[in-house]
Amino acid sequence: MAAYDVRFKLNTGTEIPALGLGTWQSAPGEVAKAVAHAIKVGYRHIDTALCYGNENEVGQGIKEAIDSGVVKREELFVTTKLWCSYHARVEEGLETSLKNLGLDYVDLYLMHWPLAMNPNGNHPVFPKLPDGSRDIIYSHSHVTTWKDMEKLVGSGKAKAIGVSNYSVQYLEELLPQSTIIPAANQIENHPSLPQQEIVDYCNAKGIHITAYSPLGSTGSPLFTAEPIVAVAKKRGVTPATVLLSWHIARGSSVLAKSVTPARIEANRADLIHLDAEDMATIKKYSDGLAASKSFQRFVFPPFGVTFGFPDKE
Ligand SMILES: NC(=O)C1=CN([C@@H]2O[C@H](COP(=O)(O)OP(=O)(O)OC[C@H]3O[C@@H](n4cnc5c(N)ncnc54)[C@H](OP(=O)(O)O)[C@@H]3O)[C@@H](O)[C@H]2O)C=CC1
Ligand SMILES: O=C[C@H](O)[C@@H](O)[C@@H](O)[C@H](O)C(=O)O
Repeated sequence: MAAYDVRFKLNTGTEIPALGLGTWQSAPGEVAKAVAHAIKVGYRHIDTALCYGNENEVGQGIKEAIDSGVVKREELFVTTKLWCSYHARVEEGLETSLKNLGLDYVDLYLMHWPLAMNPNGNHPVFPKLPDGSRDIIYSHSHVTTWKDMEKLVGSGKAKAIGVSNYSVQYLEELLPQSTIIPAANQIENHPSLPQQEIVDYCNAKGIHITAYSPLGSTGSPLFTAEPIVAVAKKRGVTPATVLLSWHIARGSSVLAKSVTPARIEANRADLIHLDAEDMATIKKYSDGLAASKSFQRFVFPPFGVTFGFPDKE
């Protein structure tokens, strides 16, 4: 099977396509085109979030692809996320996203970060206190939010629910109190931040891992890491291909953001099956970073909370 055709089974029984199109920071005027193009060239998995402010355009791209006959809705896997200022009004969060997207349901609805922000603050998405810090409601537990998310599943409007940015510590708080085990945990993941402890924990619990910022996010800084370049040379592919293919070899799905048609195409078409030797080369690199405590985390918003991430303790 071609690497771009790989799918992974979720604990709901549904399959998630290994490669998804990321849309964070995809600019207005660009993202609808990127989504439509991605679907046209074979992507079946699209990732967005309420806080990206682009669900509307993502929905337009999906509609364009469906209207042109390229794909049927049921062939797509669409993920969106509950934003922090909606933790105390989960159903409203989902309804808002569905309306923005122009969809009747999403395939996966994730709690974006395990932290509630003030729904009545000075901004609907990024409320802040007078001192400039984020307006967080510490008394609202992520477990309460999850219990409200569990209620969504029966509605059919979220086919599966999951979490994002969860550490082992937070999952250990959540799982004993859950009725539904999260279908997925979407986390930052790449050879410079392998998060092996959370990947192993989720694998053991039947929670699928989806990797975000696989290229190191904006400007793709991971392309120059020497072992990635070495594997790329050996396999005759680009560093981007190695970084994306690494997740598929680990059993994780991976989100690659691009608004550039040629990159959208290559990120899918060039995917390969990395072999044991390739994986060992990359593991050696990750192990070296672990030993020198020099993991690189590119996405760490200023919540003022470590989320139990070992590299931030
Ligand atoms: N749950 C969460 O908290 C988070 C979720 N995410 C999700 O994961 C997705 C991916 O992560 P993201 O942080 O966006 O970053 P990525 O690691 O996907 O990197 C995106 C950057 O790489 C560039 N790029 C893409 N493909 C190539 C290529 N083949 N060659 C050279 N450059 C390339 C893009 O440029 P260009 O677009 O100009 O082509 C963009 O600058 C997000 O878009 C979002 O959907 C991301 C962060 C946090
Ligand atoms: O999904 C991507 C990221 O998590 C992003 O949503 C956050 O970093 C957000 O911009 C924030 O500032 O909290």
